[in-house]
Amino acid sequence: MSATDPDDGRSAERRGQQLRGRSGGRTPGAPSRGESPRQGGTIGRGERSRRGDGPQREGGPSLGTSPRRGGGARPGNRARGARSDQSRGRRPDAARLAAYDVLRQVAKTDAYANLVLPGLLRERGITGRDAGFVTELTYGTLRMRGRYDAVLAMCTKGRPLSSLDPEVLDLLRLGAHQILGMRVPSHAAVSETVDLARAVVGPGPAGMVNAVLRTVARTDLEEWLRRAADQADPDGNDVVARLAATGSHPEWVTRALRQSLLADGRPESELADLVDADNESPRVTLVARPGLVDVGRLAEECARETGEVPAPGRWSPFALQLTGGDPSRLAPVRRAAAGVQDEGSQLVALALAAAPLAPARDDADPGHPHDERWLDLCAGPGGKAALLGALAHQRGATLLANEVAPHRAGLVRGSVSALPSGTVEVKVGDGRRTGEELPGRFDRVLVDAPCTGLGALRRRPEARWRRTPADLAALGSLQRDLLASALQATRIGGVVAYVTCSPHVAETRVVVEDALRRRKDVELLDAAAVVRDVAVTEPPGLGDGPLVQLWPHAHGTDAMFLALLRRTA
Ligand SMILES: C[S@@+](CC[C@H](N)C(=O)[O-])C[C@H]1O[C@@H](n2cnc3c(N)ncnc32)[C@H](O)[C@@H]1O
Repeated sequence: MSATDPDDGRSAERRGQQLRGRSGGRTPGAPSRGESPRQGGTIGRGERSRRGDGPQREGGPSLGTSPRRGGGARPGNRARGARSDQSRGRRPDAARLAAYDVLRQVAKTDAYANLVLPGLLRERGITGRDAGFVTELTYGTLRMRGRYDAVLAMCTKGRPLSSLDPEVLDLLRLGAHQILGMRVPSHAAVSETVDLARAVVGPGPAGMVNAVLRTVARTDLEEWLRRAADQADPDGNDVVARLAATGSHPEWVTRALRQSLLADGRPESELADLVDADNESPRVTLVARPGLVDVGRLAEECARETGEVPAPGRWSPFALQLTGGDPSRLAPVRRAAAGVQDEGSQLVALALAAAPLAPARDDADPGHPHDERWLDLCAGPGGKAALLGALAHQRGATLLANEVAPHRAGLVRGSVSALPSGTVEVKVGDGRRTGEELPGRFDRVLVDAPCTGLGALRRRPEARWRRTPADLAALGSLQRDLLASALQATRIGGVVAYVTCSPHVAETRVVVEDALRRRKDVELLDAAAVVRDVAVTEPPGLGDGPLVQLWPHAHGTDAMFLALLRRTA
């Protein structure tokens, strides 16, 4: 997860409502809390208001394949579509067109929406409430895709969604999110989406979009969710399958999350809350890097910039929670004295810095230990490296920040640029080799391992649909190799923090258990006790340790995992 992820807190998505089982539980379909940046579906300034328009007349081909596949206006070919559209006197809404273009780019190029969207908004001059609307529409549509596909599949007269043109399917999802997930009146949601469809895929498919969305709009969300749950689990005894369908998570992810909750000693009943939390947009959390900017001073800067005083972090003494505004406009963020960083990410870095070491053999006087050397083995883009570097500087330690991808190493350089030179060295290299290159060299080592990111689904709206169980095998061997290398690079008495932003047991406790089985010279420290020590208030439900698993629904953080391993011989 990028520490400067522009996704943070920008969209305000309606909290997903899930069916917990056939007989109910929480009622799905409660009214939106009003987060939609355009409540009531107000049409943005400068756009022709069509709120009074009724839905389009049903027409065009019945659920046939687009006769003009990908026809009409496209990004880079909009003039043609706009011309044909203007001839009818209806132009597609700029905000919806922007959301559609982001969805297509995400689908076609595997791009991340949170990286594509800000540039596109800038390029098209979309700002303010309209930008908020595009953000909500884009992220919400991506996140809730599974739910909307389940609904849409019931509206296509038996035709599988996989047989539709991808452009048409994205249009249907955009329409479904406006109808079921935002406060856009159904008639406006349908007519605006049909206008967009006419411009980007042509009149034939637009007719089909009209017919399907009108069917969606005839039934409320609560009823759709009940039907989706029953479709996923006709016998009514598979709560996970029901939750996956209604809560818009792939089923394998939902099962894995359940397993992770149980492995962490949490009840299965928390699964619905976890799925809900994954469907929320996280608030923007800032870190005031110690020694570089005082947290109170940063709060003043935020208040000056946004007009609102940010809330202090719940767990990290260096955290602030923003209520709005663009963090990149803050002077301390621009000069890298502060950054955007999830509190879970802050906590694990603080825990590594506070973990108890055993004295080093080469300490002539254990009362005056040597200056420590720290290593961040997988540092890009540098959120944790910057916090560790700041702490290292305060303690007379140095940090080697290693990253295999050169461009990500460049991001690390930016993140640590406010630190006095000599504190952090940034290196491009394969962390799997660091152990043999620099054996026994470091006192504290962070392995923030590449992982599936299933603990950060709030931030990457499309991530859940990209990952597959096959990713676990490839990542698992990399994670094992990196942890082995980290242990080799650690001096006797030194500590390794093994961290993932995934709660999947195959990436967390199983990797740690394997390392402990392989090496008899490693002991597990009580990471829960260390986290309690460094946190401002005790995060609830940490359990007896020694492993720590944070959760979005319980702690408001990413689902960050932490194990602390100490070399004994
Ligand atoms: C989870 S991210 C680290 C996030 C970072 N610690 C932060 O807080 O900003 C994992 C990083 O590991 C890097 N990586 C992947 N394979 C690696 C390897 N063999 N050696 C070093 N870094 C690697 C990835 O490029 C990615 O930047």
